[in-house]
Formats: sequence, structure tokens, C-alpha cells
Amino acid sequence: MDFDPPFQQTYKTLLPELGKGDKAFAVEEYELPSINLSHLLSPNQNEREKCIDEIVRAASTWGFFQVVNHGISDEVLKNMNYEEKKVFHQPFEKKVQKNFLGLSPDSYRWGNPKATSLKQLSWSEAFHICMEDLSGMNESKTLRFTMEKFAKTARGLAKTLAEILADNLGMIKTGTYFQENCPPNSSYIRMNRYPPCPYSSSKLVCGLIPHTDSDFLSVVFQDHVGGLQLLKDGKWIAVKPNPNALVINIGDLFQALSNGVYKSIRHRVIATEVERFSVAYFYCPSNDAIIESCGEEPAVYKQFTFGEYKIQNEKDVEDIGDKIGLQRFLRSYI
Ligand SMILES: O=C(O)CCC(=O)C(=O)O
Ligand SMILES: [Fe+2]
Repeated sequence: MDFDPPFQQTYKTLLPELGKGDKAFAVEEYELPSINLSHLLSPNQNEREKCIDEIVRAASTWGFFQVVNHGISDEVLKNMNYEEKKVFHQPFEKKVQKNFLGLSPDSYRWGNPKATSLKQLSWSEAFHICMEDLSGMNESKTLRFTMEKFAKTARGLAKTLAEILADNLGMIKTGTYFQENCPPNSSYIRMNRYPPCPYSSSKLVCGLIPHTDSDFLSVVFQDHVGGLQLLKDGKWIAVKPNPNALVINIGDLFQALSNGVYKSIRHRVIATEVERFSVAYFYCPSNDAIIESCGEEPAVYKQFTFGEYKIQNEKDVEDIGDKIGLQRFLRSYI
């Protein structure tokens, strides 16, 4: 397809390695804890408290959960999926152009042209867009408006969940912290496309290599195809797709803020034989926001700003090919 990035060509020295050595381990499929958010609005206090408890428990144990009755309408999600398909199905030569759709030059990303081993190889393309950039996207007004609608509702959902989680930590400034530190323009949307991969049967090719998200929390809308996996108790498990639910995962900043109570879990996407789409909303603060562990226990992490965290991650990726992430900000890190 002229819209697919040149994966075969780029990875031609690595792909023959697939037949040799490594074998994929069987991965069990699990249904993530599913939380019905309509209970948060229930007149029954017990029901509200039970729902809050489920959110807190899922964030502390799984770091991942799914929500239903989340407030983002089917229409917004359907339009998002439609617009996403439309933009990815533009010719590759257009997508790589510096000013495609009026976005910042590094918004469009594909694969990992620098991969030197199968483990680093990724079979996907993405538009990673800062909300600040949306106002300049005048070439495609329908995509812009659809993303604005999705972001507005995803932000409301992210803020509600973040406030519940912070409140549970006894954070004194919960009421104002997210309001003050997470203005709408500081978050990101990432549209992901996983093209069909002819080597998917090996189960060794990643659509997206293992990572944690560098935000407070992420709201992910995935289609019915599946492929998302997370690391639980040292084992990879596959997330069963549920088209009625959104996936929520805790990011590094909440792990730091909560002094390790909430878990930012490593996850990956395995390449599949059919095309797959997802959209993630990354709930982020502004660059100068201070992330400081709260609670009564001694802080495990040093205090840092989100700007410092991003710069350090970019530097680590440049130097060693991966982010070291929160580990680097442990007080005990030398
Ligand atoms: O495609 C997915 O299901 C997950 C995407 C993801 O982890 C990300 O964009 O950070
Ligand atoms: Fe992610």
C-alpha cells in the first residue's frame, strides 16, 4: 500500500533473524477490571463509595483498568475512528512531509529506523500531537474538530479519575492541583495505526515496544482487533478488547505523585495480521509543574518538574535507545 511506511525495506537485515533462536511465550488473555462510572453519579452513597474503591484498587494493583459509561459518546468515538483511518490512509510521502496538516515537524512517527535488534523493532505509525498544535491544523478541519471534541471529553474523564485517586492519597490540594497544573493545552493525543504485519505469526514482532507512559494517566480507545499486552507480576498478559469500554492506565507522574502507591505498568502492542487503530489521550501537566511525592511515608522519588522529566527521557532515548524513566528520579538512584 502506498500509505504503509517502508518497514520491510528498513528492517531487511533484522527480519531474517525471526526464524532463528527466540521463541514467543504463550500469553494468556485477561479481561481487565471493568468499572461502571455511572455509579459515581448515583444518589446512593454506598454505590458511589464502592465505585471509588474499585478505581483506587485497580490503580494500585493493576495500574490498568477499563471503564464503561464513561461519558464519551459513541458518536465522538466513531468519528474519531473514521478520521483516524482517513488521515493514516494518506500516502506515506505526504505524511512524512514536515508541515503535514500544519503540525509540528516531529508529530508523525513510524517504526524505529534505528533498530539494531528484533526487540527494538516496531511495526506501527503514529501522530503524536500536543493539544497546543490543534489550533494550527487548518488543512483538515474535520480531523481538528473531531480531535477537539474527543480531547475535551477525555480531559473531563481524566480529571475526574485523577481527582478521585489524589483525594484517596489525602492530597491536601486535590481540589486545585489538576485544575492549576493541567491546562487543556498541555496534554497530548496520539493516534496509532498498526499496519498488517506479515511476520505476526511469530508473535515476536511488536507494534509498539514495551514502555510506560510519561503522564498522569492515559485514556485509550482501541478497536476490536486486540494486541495490547501488559506486564503483570513479571508475565505478559493480553488485554481482551471491549469496544464499549475505554482503557485507563496510570502513568509515571501518578506513580511519583503517589509515592509508588499507583502503578505505571509496562505495556506493549503485538503486531497483528490485520490493521489495528487506537487513540490515546495523555493527561499531562504544563512543563513547569512540580511533581512531588505526597503522603506520610518518606518520599521515594526526588522532586522534579515535568519539563525536566521529558528532557531527561529524550536524552536517555538518544544515548541508550530507551527511557530510564522514574527509576532515574529515585532518591536512591546513583
Ligand atoms: O494501541 C494501544 O492499545 C496502546 C497504545 C499505547 O500504549 C500508547 O500510545 O502509548
Ligand atoms: Fe502507552
